[in-house]
Amino acid sequence: MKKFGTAIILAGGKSSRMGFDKQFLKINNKRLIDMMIEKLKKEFEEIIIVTNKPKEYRGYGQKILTDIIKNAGPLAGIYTGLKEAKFEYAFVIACDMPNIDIDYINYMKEIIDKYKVDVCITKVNGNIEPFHGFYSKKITESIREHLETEKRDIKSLVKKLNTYYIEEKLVKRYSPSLDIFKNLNTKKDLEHFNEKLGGKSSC
Ligand SMILES: Nc1nc2c(ncn2[C@@H]2O[C@H](COP(=O)(O)OP(=O)(O)OP(=O)(O)O)[C@@H](O)[C@H]2O)c(=O)[nH]1
Repeated sequence: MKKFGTAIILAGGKSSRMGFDKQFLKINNKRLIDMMIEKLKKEFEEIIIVTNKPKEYRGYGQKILTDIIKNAGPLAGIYTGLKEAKFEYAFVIACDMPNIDIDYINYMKEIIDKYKVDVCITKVNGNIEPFHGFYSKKITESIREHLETEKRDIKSLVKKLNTYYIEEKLVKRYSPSLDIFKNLNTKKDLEHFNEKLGGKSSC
């Protein structure tokens, strides 16, 4: 099957709720981000990691970037990734999301191919899930302008763009418990994740 274009992994956050840098989180002694790369590599032509610790990725075969606009949150990571992406669309995911569902990514990609929108994301309970979505390279400048207005949230940006919102009932066909949007923000999140998988996490 034909591979998708670019996947961007955001790994430049503060991890203040977790208390240690989430991009180095290990599950059963293996870095979660490495497991994500392995999975995404099979499906995407290009993987970009936008990180605040580029030295830690020495020797990686992926494109390793740092934020062009500093201290501006995840949207700035998307900005840098899109700017350097080789392909027209990029799938964006956070470095702390262990449940990647390729079938759902495929479904999103079909929407992109059909409607050629700027952004394709899911709405759950009225809220958007920005770190499991597709973004067009075309919106790079819109992101920069949005960040200049001091507004850094993705929600108000995508409202201004041609955005396709996938409904909750549709994503539930792929991920009934909506696990694909689960990210590990706190030590409690880790505990729950470990209990579920019988795994062991460490930093
Ligand atoms: N490149 C880049 N990624 C970011 C930035 N801020 C957050 N992220 C990433 O965006 C995703 C979601 O971030 P959050 O978990 O909400 O924020 P965080 O700063 O990592 O964690 P908290 O300090 O606990 O809020 C994670 O993958 C982060 O690594 C940033 O300024 N630049």
